[in-house]
Amino acid sequence: MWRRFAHLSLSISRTKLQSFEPTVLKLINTFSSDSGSDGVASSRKPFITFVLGGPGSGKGTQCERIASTFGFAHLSAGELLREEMSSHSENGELIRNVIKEGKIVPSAITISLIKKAIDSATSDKILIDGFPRSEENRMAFEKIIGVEPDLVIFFECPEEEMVKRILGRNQGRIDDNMETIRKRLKIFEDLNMPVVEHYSSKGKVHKITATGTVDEIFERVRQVFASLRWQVTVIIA
Ligand SMILES: Nc1ncnc2c1ncn2[C@@H]1O[C@H](COP(=O)(O)OP(=O)(O)OP(=O)(O)O)[C@@H](O)[C@H]1O
Ligand SMILES: O=c1ccn([C@@H]2O[C@H](COP(=O)(O)O)[C@@H](O)[C@H]2O)c(=O)[nH]1
Ligand SMILES: [Mg+2]
Repeated sequence: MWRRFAHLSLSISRTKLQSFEPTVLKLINTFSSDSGSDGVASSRKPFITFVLGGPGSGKGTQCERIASTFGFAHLSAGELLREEMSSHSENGELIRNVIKEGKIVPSAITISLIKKAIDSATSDKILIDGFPRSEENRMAFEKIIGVEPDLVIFFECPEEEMVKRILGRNQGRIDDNMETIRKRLKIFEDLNMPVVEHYSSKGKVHKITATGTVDEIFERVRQVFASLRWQVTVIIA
């Protein structure tokens, strides 16, 4: 599918391209620059979306809806780390301590788990939920994986709502307690937000108001992804 898309996107005139919205233009450029000399994409290149937001803002909940509606593979960095922690691997104890403290696991560990998950994903459309958590994470990802995200979704939610949701989650997470939540909120402001600001300055961020019901929020999210899909369909036709 990606090969065909790249080929057809190149056959569209510049004048027509200018009528597409900026995100779609970036999507087209992403695939165009991945083309071989015959204008056909030479390798598999996933469409990567980073899903960011504070703790409890609803990233995981909305990612499940995006994945089932739009055929994305959902990779939660936190979930990959929790699995690694439970597998009693050599990094298990380190990960447990970092999560308990609400801090950030070293980039090399998280990126290696994300890379494995991307390589074994069954879709070329990937949602990376809850990563990068810092500018250092972001730069390490871009260097090691060699790509930037095509799209960034940022869930904006008031602190009191995030706290209420986490305390009501009841999934036995070692970081779902008031002491760790306070630390996670501070890390979010100090280290996660600069990543959102970085990608905002590059025009990649879609900010979603993350209050209201799950359905109401998904309707806002759906519009972002539906507009991408609609444009792609037009290009292929
Ligand atoms: N719109 C909503 N209204 C009320 N509760 C919600 C809403 N969205 C999600 N929740 C609930 O809030 C809790 C946190 O949601 P979720 O796990 O999706 O957040 P998250 O951003 O992935 O959090 P974390 O960063 O801690 O992993 C869950 O129990 C979820 O069911
Ligand atoms: O890229 C990441 C993602 C997560 N962590 C650590 O895990 C917890 C929980 O993550 P959730 O996304 O909220 O499930 C987070 O507070 C960090 O301690 C990480 O280090 N790096
Ligand atoms: Mg989550």
